[in-house]
Amino acid sequence: MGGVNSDHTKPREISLNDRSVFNMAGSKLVLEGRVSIFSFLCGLGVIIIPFVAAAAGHVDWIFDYLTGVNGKVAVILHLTVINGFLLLIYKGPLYKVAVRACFLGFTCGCGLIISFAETTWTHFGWYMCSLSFFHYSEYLVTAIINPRSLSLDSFLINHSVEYTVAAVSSWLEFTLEKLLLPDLKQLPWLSLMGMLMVVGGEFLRKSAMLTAGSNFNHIVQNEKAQTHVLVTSGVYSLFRHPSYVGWFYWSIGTQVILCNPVCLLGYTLASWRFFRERVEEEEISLIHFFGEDYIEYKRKVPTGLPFISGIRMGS
Ligand SMILES: C[S@@+](CC[C@H](N)C(=O)[O-])C[C@H]1O[C@@H](n2cnc3c(N)ncnc32)[C@H](O)[C@@H]1O
Repeated sequence: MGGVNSDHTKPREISLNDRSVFNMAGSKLVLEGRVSIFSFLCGLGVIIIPFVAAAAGHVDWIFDYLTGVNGKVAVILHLTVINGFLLLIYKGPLYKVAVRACFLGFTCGCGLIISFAETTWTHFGWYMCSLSFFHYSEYLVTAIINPRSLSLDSFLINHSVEYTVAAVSSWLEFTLEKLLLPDLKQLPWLSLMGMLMVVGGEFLRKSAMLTAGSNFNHIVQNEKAQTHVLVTSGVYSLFRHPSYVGWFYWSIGTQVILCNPVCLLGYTLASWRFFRERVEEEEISLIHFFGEDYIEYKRKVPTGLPFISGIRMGS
């Protein structure tokens, strides 16, 4: 579900001059982007543990290693050592980027291990991979398309209380129903459908970000930057708000994966309401920025969100 980051007035943690040193002619990924990739991979490295255990002859099926005590200790040790290492090589703001990216990589790695283990938590493993990949890739793609707007908020991890409440509610619902109604959590065809929604939603959102480039900003802009141009090509020729369409189906898909009926309904209603308001708010600015060009675009192209038509002209 979406949310608005409102702390873009915070002091910048790394100056634009620092960034330009590493991003000359815009040809290179900014330093924070590169640090995030390295740290994400360090966290993801947790998937090596079961292979090492198997090579040492400790388990029959490698991914079952983590269900035992030794496996859990090895995973905690991995996280501790990697974090100590990142703390040694990165200081201040860069460490803040590194520790977040590492945690997301670690969650993704644990999700992969759970997905392949012989356990009834398989679909929760899929969910962990989907969630961590989404948040990490938001940061990485922002670093690529619009490094000037890059900040710790670009991970979108804690952008609103509602978002955190929604995430925790879905974990609680999954656990509770798994205990009380275990059969409800074993519907592979439904979880597979959810996974398809997540992959499709993620693909659409990232396609939109890459198409819009520096015109895309996690914070809805109220003042037009000189370089801001109206984007109407690629996925923007299909939908006026492709990144919101992607995020909408992605968030619903996460609850379909988990077979969470209550959160599925809650997420659908809350996301729909959120995007309806967000689209209207954004279109007021877009009409202000681009005038007749946007009105014409609005006439031809739908929002892409079900039963949301955007700002009404004359209202
Ligand atoms: C989070 S992005 C979302 C973009 C779009 N609503 C979508 O779903 O793909 C918000 C920023 O994108 C800008 N924006 C939205 N649609 C745009 C378009 N067609 N061309 C250029 N900028 C756009 C808005 O001005 C806003 O600052």
